[in-house]
Amino acid sequence: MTGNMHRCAICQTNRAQVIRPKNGQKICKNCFLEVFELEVHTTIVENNIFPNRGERVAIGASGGKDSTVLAATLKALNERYDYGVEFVLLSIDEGIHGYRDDSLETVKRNAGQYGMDLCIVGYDALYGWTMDKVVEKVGRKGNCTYCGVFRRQALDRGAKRLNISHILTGHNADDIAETVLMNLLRGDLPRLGRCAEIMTASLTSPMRRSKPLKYAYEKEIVLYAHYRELDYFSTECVYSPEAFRGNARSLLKELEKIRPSSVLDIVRSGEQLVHDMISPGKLDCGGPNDQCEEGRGLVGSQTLSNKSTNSELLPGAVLEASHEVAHQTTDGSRTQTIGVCGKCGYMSSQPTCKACVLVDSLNKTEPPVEVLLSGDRDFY
Ligand SMILES: Nc1ncnc2c1ncn2[C@@H]1O[C@H](COP(=O)(O)OP(=O)(O)OP(=O)(O)O)[C@@H](O)[C@H]1O
Repeated sequence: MTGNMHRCAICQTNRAQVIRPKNGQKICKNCFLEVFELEVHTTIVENNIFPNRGERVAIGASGGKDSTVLAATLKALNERYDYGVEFVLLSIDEGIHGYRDDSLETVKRNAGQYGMDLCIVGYDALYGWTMDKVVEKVGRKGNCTYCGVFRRQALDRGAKRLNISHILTGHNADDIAETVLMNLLRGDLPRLGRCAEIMTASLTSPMRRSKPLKYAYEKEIVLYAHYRELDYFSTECVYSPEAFRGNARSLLKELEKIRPSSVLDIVRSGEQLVHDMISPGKLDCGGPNDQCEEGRGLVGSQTLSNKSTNSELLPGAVLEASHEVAHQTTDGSRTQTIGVCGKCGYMSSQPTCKACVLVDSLNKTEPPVEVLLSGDRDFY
């Protein structure tokens, strides 16, 4: 052991306290905090996340570690580098007793701590259903799909109410690597493409969505929150997470143990795969209910094929409605038309939006039937 073995690799002065998973660098607490923030700033600048000064931008705030670190970091960076934007916390109350009600209390405190306005939008008011009631009705299997579809639209609607067209979420490198793996394992390249993107736009949503923590390791986010003594809520959702995501997560954790850089390597692989795939006609969107509009924002014109990759317990109407989206063109490819949902009036590529189809099924007395649909909570 040499004399400076435990010195910080950056300042060469303080004792090293942190080993960075991305490169094995040993650094001190102060340098860690500095470099963590600087890397988020670099992500923001390189991807031009805030192109318009004076804009109001929503932070999807769940009270959890990721979105709390996102809000804290953005507040610091906005002051330090003068992005000239105003952040508003936007929280969705899914109506999960013993989980979201408690985490919303944290978000309320965060609003005061960061001097940001807070808007809370509830599933109950929007859809007439809380997740507690949904789970009572459909059980635990597939409930994440309802929650994902509802949350995505709820965030859009909340932002619209605030006259905001850009939503930031706290998805981190582990979340994205997990999703890349999951989509890779189920052969879903269009979703793989979308999940690896830092910014997405969609034909069925007027919102831009960005993930400024895309390159931040979950471990470092937790450490940042700890060192900064951030006030966040750390309980997992009381309803079981998607089983397949759990498998992808375990696989990622195993890989990370062997090679800590795996997390970012997988994120980069996802990006590279998409980059290589992007040429007109090359990226085939999945079939029934593929959230293809997300992909279209990515690659412009795409074709729709009818393959589907994931099975969830959902109403048949979802499947039927999705078929109406695609119109055959002369070259055999399919195109999408965008209108508004006949029920709620929100933008939709189908006569009835996914959220309304799900609400309709919940309001009916018969239980949902099994159909093919890729249930995803990834894209809110
Ligand atoms: N109820 C909610 N209200 C507002 N935004 C949300 C909500 N749930 C999730 N999000 C947004 O989506 C991101 C990813 O959510 P996910 O469910 O994967 O939670 P997570 O990885 O535990 O993040 P967090 O630690 O912020 O809860 C969050 O960081 C947040 O920006």
